[in-house]
Amino acid sequence: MKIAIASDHAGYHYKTIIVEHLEKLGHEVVDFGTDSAEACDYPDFIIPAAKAVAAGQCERGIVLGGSGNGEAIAANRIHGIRCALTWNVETAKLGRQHNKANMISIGERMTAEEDVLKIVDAWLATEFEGGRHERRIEKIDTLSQN
Ligand SMILES: O=C[C@H](O)[C@H](O)[C@H](O)COP(=O)(O)O
Repeated sequence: MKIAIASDHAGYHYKTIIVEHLEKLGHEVVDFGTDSAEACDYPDFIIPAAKAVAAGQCERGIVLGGSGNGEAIAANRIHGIRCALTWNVETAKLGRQHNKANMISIGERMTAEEDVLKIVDAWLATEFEGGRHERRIEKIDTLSQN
């Protein structure tokens, strides 16, 4: 799978761990930065990654920051993105089962290092359930028109 990834300085360490893991699994990772732990502004990296997913250049995307909140907010501004804020395996699975999340956001300051790859793996392995959730996904797009 072709996967976009991006973080700010606060998510940089977990980004390196996830990139190594995904590449070992055979995924193609497109890294939108940041490239160091030097302080930066998360929209500069998260928005291009979300645009790549929305445009179909990448199938899925992962964004990281301190809390993951700003990164999820930024990604979800891009039409077609459903970015779930995930902090454990259950929220990662539900993000796929109920929300068809094509991106996840992880807060490095909120998530134990031993959990981060479990979250990513659970999200990648879980399918959308469809059914009643399909209607709700469609309403997100139709009802959110300004
Ligand atoms: O929601 C935003 C993210 O959590 C950022 O990673 C966080 O705000 C960065 O904070 P600071 O500039 O204090 O490291």
